[in-house]
Amino acid sequence: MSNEFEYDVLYLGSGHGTFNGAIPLASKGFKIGVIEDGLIGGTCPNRGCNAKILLDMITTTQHDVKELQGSGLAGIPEINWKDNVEHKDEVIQLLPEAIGNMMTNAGIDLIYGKGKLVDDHSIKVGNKEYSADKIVIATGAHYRKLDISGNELTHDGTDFLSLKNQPERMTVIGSGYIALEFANIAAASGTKVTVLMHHDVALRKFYQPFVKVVLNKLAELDVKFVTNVNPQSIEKIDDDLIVKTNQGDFKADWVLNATGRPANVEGIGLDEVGVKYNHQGIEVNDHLQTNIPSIYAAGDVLDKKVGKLTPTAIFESEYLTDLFSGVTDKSIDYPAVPSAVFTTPRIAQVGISVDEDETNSNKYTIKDVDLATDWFRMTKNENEGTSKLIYDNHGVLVGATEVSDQAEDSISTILPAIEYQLTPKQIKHMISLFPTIGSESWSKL
Ligand SMILES: Cc1cc2nc3c(=O)[nH]c(=O)nc-3n(C[C@H](O)[C@H](O)[C@H](O)COP(=O)(O)OP(=O)(O)OC[C@H]3O[C@@H](n4cnc5c(N)ncnc54)[C@H](O)[C@@H]3O)c2cc1C
Ligand SMILES: NC(=O)c1ccc[n+]([C@@H]2O[C@H](COP(=O)([O-])OP(=O)(O)OC[C@H]3O[C@@H](n4cnc5c(N)ncnc54)[C@H](O)[C@@H]3O)[C@@H](O)[C@H]2O)c1
Repeated sequence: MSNEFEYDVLYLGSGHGTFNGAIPLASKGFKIGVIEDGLIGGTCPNRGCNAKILLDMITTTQHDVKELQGSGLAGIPEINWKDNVEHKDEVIQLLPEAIGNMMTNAGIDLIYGKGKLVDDHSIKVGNKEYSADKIVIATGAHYRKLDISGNELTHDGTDFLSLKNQPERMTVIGSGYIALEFANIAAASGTKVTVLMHHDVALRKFYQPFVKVVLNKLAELDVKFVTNVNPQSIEKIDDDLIVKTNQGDFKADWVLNATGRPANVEGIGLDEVGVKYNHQGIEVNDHLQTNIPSIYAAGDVLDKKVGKLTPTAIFESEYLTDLFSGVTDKSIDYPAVPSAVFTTPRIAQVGISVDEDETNSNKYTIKDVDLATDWFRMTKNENEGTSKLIYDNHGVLVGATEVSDQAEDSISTILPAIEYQLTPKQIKHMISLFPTIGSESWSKL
């Protein structure tokens, strides 16, 4: 389409922020190049969501079997760490090639190597420069390094997901998504886990009484939580890794640093070309356009208010496809973005939070739902769980949060009611599949 440039659109990075939009754009006849210096598909398939949920599936299956002891099942299966990791590898190792094939079949050129912006329309990879009418930066994020001596003795989430030998004792630094999800997998597998919390709050963005439920369940798996910890250094003495902190020393044979994932803004030529960014990521307008008109950004590398999650990266990538192909010229309009913490039990939430309700108490009404009495959950002996449904003054559902073993599916089911502001009459005018968790969740609205 462009005669002036080699490509219509060049993407830097090949994760969900790229391929979900690049493939349909190429199918429309746009000439696309995708530059990648790691595994095709980026974080989510290879070392994020997909990899994590595979390991988690074994722990949740074991949990379900435990709950059903004496109700038709006898004997608790043991988790074999090595087999679990190998099974995960078998499933996910197919993904880079599969995603790469989807791109090349759509006519996309895959360019392997580390790319760096040269000017408003070009990226250099090795000695070669590629030019494009538009550039999309979708370089994702990386694990934060701790600025303390001995940091090199710690491991990150990617290491955890590929760890072949189960640690006997693991210290986790941080108490966000990755810290708690991985603490859950390790503790369910029999590792003694200590979580060092920076403050006295875990999973800050989630409803704290529900977070307490999760922490208590983790404590039942013998996970120890230590609050207000400042790691000061890490030392190796014989077989012990010792995290020295303001609260004393913590010994383990493996240390997971799960202290966040800053955006990949360094070393990609942003300063040289003058693209604005800050410590949260690349700054864009409501069309995902940077201050340089030909350069856009999508995914985790963005400074954005919505969660840095796979579905938001996909949404942004697909929005850019519509923008570039003239389907829309409107601003990006995010729907309600759900998020879940994949511990046992899960916490999931979407829309207006309970905290927002508490600061605007005359605006919303909260309905508490005790899920322990929900008959469908009794099929799995799930005897704990609560959800909070938040309604506005017109009786329209505007938010929900749930802690339960099936919270992610429950919240997923009710998304349309929130996004499309369904009235109670419209909600009633819906027939769900029965018996399913979806029908149970819908019936509570
Ligand atoms: C352990 C873990 C678990 C997660 N679990 C979930 C979950 O359950 N649900 C969820 O919604 N989200 C989850 N996430 C977040 C999700 O993975 C990300 O939001 C998503 O992958 C972001 O996609 P992206 O395309 O923006 O970035 P990435 O997928 O990170 O892609 C960026 C790509 O750019 C490449 N790159 C970077 N710099 C260059 C360069 N200079 N030249 C060439 N290539 C470059 C990188 O190699 C990478 O492949 C998880 C993340 C992690 C780490
Ligand atoms: N289920 C999911 O959707 C899911 C799962 C994993 C990751 N993710 C994505 O990946 C991102 C990164 O996850 P994460 O768990 O690394 O980040 P996070 O922001 O959720 O948690 C970071 C944790 O590190 C702590 N911390 C920060 N600096 C510290 C320091 N110097 N010392 C000790 N502790 C410190 C914070 O207090 C917090 O508890 C998430 O924000 C999310 O976007 C999503």
